[in-house]
Amino acid sequence: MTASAATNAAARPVEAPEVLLEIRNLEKHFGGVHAVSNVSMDLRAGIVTTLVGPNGAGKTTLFNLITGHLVRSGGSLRWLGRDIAGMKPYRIARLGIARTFQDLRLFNDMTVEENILTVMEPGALPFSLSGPSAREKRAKVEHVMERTDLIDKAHVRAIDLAYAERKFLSLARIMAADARLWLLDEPASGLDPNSYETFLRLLREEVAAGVTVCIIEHNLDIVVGISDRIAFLDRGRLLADGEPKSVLENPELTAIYFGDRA
Ligand SMILES: Nc1ncnc2c1ncn2[C@@H]1O[C@H](COP(=O)(O)OP(=O)(O)OP(=O)(O)O)[C@@H](O)[C@H]1O
Repeated sequence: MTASAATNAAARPVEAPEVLLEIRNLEKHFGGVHAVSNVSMDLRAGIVTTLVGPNGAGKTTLFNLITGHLVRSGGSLRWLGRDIAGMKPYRIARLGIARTFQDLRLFNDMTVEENILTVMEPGALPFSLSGPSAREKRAKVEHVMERTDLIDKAHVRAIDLAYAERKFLSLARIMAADARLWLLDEPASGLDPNSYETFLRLLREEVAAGVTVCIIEHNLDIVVGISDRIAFLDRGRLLADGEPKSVLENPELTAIYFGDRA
């Protein structure tokens, strides 16, 4: 590189990553309760955003609006520039937005392998590793089981797994879905330290490979460990959206978080 090219490169402003999901003036009312109130924010490629806020702040409702499990009362949701408000959850999932639930929602009587296959061939019964694309499917299921340390449990039913293994199975399912945006509801809660380290490593590798993540999390130690950015919600309103340090060190927000508001 010439000296002038180097100077030009240094002078060029750093471009913000691409906006995957654009949320504007989003509203959800349940009768008189404004569960989500005039929320506007962007989820950008490769960024880990954590939704933080006290109980009832609207975090789960926001996830449900993004995934189409709830219909908005107002505002807009655009995925890669396309309006997705009002779309059915399965269509939104096919566009590349996948989600885990706090209660995991696994198929308890299916094996690990079968649970992963269900996201790869939605609606197809029985779930099987046969058929024309069998080799590819098998390779992908095995890859995902290896990444989540579940390869030795391939034929174990979900209900017979330990708690941390069930959490990793919910991640394995999201990985197999090839989604670009992962919405994770308390993915690390209840994990022992070793499992937590495995989870963090997996998350960082996936983000480095291009996945974008939005997490609901209550444990502030976990929030600090995983967030690039924090969105702080309270009573449906977005009170802050920025660098973890600036949000977590804001005394007004911490007072709200710890139920100590004036
Ligand atoms: N289906 C519903 N019907 C009526 N009210 C609801 C419904 N879902 C949520 N709410 C209300 O909306 C508000 C936001 O709830 P939400 O579950 O989104 O909060 P949250 O931040 O996820 O809370 P938590 O951290 O306790 O899970 C609360 O007042 C809640 O009672």
